[in-house]
Amino acid sequence: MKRAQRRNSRRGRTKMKSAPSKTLLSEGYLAQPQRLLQQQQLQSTSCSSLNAVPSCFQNLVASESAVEHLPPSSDIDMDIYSGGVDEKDFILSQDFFCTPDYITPECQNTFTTSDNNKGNISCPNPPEKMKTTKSKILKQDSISAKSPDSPLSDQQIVELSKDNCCNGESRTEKTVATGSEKGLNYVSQSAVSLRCHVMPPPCVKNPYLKDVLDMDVDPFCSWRLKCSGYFPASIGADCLSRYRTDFHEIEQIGNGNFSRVFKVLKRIDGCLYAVKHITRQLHQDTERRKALMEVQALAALGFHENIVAYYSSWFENEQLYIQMELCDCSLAIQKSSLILTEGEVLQAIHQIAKALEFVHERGIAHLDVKPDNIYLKNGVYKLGDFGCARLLDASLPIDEGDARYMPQEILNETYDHLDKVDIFSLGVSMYEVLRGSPLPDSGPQILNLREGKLSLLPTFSLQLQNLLKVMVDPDPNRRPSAKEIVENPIFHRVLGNAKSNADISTTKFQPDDHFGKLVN
Ligand SMILES: Nc1ncnc2c1ncn2[C@@H]1O[C@H](COP(=O)(O)OP(=O)(O)OP(=O)(O)O)[C@@H](O)[C@H]1O
Ligand SMILES: [Mg+2]
Repeated sequence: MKRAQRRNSRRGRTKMKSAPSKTLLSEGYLAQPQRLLQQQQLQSTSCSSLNAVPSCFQNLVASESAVEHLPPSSDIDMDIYSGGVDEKDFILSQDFFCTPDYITPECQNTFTTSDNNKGNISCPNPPEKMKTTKSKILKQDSISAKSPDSPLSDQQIVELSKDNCCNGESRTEKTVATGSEKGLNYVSQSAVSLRCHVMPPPCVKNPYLKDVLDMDVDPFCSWRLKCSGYFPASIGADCLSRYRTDFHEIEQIGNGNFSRVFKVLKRIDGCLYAVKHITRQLHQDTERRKALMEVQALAALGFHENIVAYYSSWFENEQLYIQMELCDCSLAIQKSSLILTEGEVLQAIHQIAKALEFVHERGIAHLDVKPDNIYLKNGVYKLGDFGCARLLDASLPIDEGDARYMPQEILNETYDHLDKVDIFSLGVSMYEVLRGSPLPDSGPQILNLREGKLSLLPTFSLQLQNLLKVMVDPDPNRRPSAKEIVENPIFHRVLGNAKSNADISTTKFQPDDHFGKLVN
C-alpha cells in the first residue's frame, strides 16, 4: 500500500504538469482498470486464483463512477495506440493503478496466466484488447524485472537495468522504432527515466572488509568497467540538496587541499556534526570510487572511541559529502594555539596508538597520521581523515600522505610494513607537537627525522623522547607496533600507575648529539 501511495503521489506530480493528462485521467487512466476489473470479476466466477484483485485498484475504480462516462473501450485503446494520447502517459497509468508494471516485479503476476495455471483452472480468454494491453505490460516486465519464470539471470538483469538507466535514450529509441514490434519491445522514455529514479544504485563491495578480501578487488580498473555508471553523478542536480535539506550550516571549521569542513546542525535530530565537503569535482566513476575509499574505510572500521565517528555520506552535484562526529579542534600547530603538556602528549600518543592498534588489527593502515588529522574532543584524542587509508597488504593503490611525516621506505615505494609507516608518522607528529613549531616542508631537519635523528627537547622527559626516537627508527622492523606502544609502561604515568612513576624517577639521561639514551 505504501508503495502504491508513493507511486500515486509521484504520478500526481507528473499529471499536474500537462493539460492533456486531464483527459487521460478520465479516459485512459480509468478505462483500463475498469476493464481490468470487469475482466477480473468475470474471471473470478471460475478462477479462484484471481479473486485477490488489489484493493487499491478496486477502490479507485469504485470511487470514480467512471463507467457511465467512459467511451467504449475500443475507442480508448484506439486513442492510446494511434498516438492521440502521449505514450508516456499511458505507461505511467499502469503504475498509477498498481497494475503489473516494469518496476514492480512482485505484483506482476496478478493478472498473468501463470497465476491461472497455478490453480489448474482454465480461465476464459481475455478480450482481444485486454490481451494487447497485457502483452505490453508483460513485455515490459520481461525487459526490466525478473519474474519467477524469467529466463534472465541476475547478472543479465543488472546489465539490462544499467543499459536502461545509463543509455536510456539510445536503447529506448531502438525499441520504439520497430513498428510491428512496438507492442512487444516497447519501453517509453518516461518509463526509463522513472525507473532511473526508482531503482537504487547497485551495492558496492567494500574493499576494507575482510570477507571480501578473497575476491578479486580492483577498484580502479575492472570495477570501473563492471560498475560504470553505478554512482549517480549528480544527485541533487534537481535542486534538492540533501545537505541543505538535512543540515543547517553553522560555520566553516576547516579546509584541506580539496575539501571544506563545516560545523552543522542536523535538522531532524538537533545534534551538531562536522560535514566534510570534498570540493573536487568527481566526474568519473573512477574518481568517485577513489573518494569513496575514505568512507568505505571508516564504515569498515566501525566505532572506536579514538577514531572520529563516521555517520553517512552521499554524492551531490558530483561532489562527496561526509557526515562525521564534530570535534573541538585538531592538533595542527599552525592552526591552533593549543600547547600540550607532557602528560597531554603522552595521553595523545597512548590514545592514537590505541586507534592505530584497532585499525591495524582490521588490516588497514591510515597512511596520513599527522597533527592536522588528530582531533581533540572533550579531552579525548581521535584519529580522523581516512582519505589515504589502505589495506596493510598494499593490495590497493597507495596514496601516501603528507611527505613531512612519511618515512623513507614510503618515499622509496617500499610497502612491506604499512603499519609501521603509521608509527613513524605518529612519532614525528608528536615530536612536532612537543616542540611547538611546525616542521618545514623539506630540508635538513626533515632528512634528519627520516634518519631517526631527533633534536633534544630539554624540557621533556627522556623517556618520552626515547619513545619518540624508537618510533621514528629508519628501520621499520625496529619500530614498535601500535600494541607495543599501548602497553609501554611509560603510559602508566598518565594512567595513574605509581610503580611506573617510581621507574621514571630512577632513569638517567646520557646526552648525545641528537637524542638522549636512557640508562639505569
Ligand atoms: N570531525 C571534525 N571535527 C572538527 N573539525 C574537523 C573535522 N574534520 C575535519 N576538521 C577540520 O577540517 C580540516 C580539514 O579536514 P580533513 O583533514 O579531513 O580534510 P582533507 O581534505 O583531508 O585535508 P588534508 O588533505 O590537508 O589532510 C581539519 O584540519 C580540521 O581543522
Ligand atoms: Mg586532513
